[in-house]
Amino acid sequence: MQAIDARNLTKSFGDLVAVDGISFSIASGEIFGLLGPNGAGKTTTISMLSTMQKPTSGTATVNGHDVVTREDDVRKSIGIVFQDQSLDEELTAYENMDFHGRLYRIGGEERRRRIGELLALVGLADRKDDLVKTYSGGMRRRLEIARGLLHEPKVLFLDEPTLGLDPQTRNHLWEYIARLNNEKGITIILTTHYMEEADRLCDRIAIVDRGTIVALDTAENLKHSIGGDVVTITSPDPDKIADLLTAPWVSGIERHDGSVTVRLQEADRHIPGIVTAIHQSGIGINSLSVRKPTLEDVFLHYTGKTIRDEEADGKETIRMFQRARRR
Ligand SMILES: Nc1ncnc2c1ncn2[C@@H]1O[C@H](COP(=O)(O)OP(=O)(O)OP(=O)(O)O)[C@@H](O)[C@H]1O
Repeated sequence: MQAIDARNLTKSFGDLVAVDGISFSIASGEIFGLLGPNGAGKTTTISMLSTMQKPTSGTATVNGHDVVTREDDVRKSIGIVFQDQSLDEELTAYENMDFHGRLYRIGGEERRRRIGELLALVGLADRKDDLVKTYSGGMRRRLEIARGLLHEPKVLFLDEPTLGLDPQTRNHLWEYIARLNNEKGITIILTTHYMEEADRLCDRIAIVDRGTIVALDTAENLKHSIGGDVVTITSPDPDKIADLLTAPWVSGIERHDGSVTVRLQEADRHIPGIVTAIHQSGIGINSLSVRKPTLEDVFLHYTGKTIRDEEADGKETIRMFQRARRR
């Protein structure tokens, strides 16, 4: 069964089309990533799927329930961890979980059992009686994920689950997310700016830009789709180099400020010829590197832009500032 099926899902805010007729399906048990820069429409997409916002047009079902006409059924079958933290800092982890369990009317014995199991799953069992205000960022995020699973949802939405966490904590959290997908078979749909996160965690990735899905496949296939190796040449005159490389084995060329990126099959075979041709034309080369394509290259290929991790970190700084002002 499909866990999620979206057809021409669209959301406009006045003149701005935040999500522009996107369609995709997610199979039960998949980890599915929406990867894109700030403002691409990722959060709006999962807000519609999780019934927090109504689509302007189009349809979607989650666990077989329509997100507009069967809102309550959708809500009962999903867990949500959105970007803004919603834990009570003055309560312990256990108390936060317990409060949430009562809201969902989960009976006493069962509630205690689930809380124990989930806190163990996210590695917080031994800190369950500590106040949340003593927790690190990574621990809070793990607690939020555990809380989102308390009512045993089939689908879990994670909006930027590792935003602003340091690389080590991020790695740790990926392990927990992968584990709960493995052990509990939960379908996970997450949004991210982080290429590595999408690459490491997701079975399939939808690359989102300006409200549309520009590419959707496994990380492997996406990288393969742009063809061969990536050769980056930095030079005082990258435009001239790009004009020079017209051979049929060049599958793509992108010009950037100060460099040119060339995609080609079997780079090892062609590089000597490329270097000779550039030298014979009297063009200087500052550096030349060869590597396999990354998701960054895929994104650049489909959108003409780069996503940088700093974008995400910059956003987290703004959020922290906003949170501090609210207190
Ligand atoms: N409630 C709203 N009212 C008006 N515009 C909105 C609203 N919510 C989102 N937008 C706009 O819709 C576009 C998509 O926003 P969205 O938050 O979905 O993007 P995103 O890919 O999740 O980016 P981010 O990671 O920054 O949240 C942006 O231009 C944003 O400013």
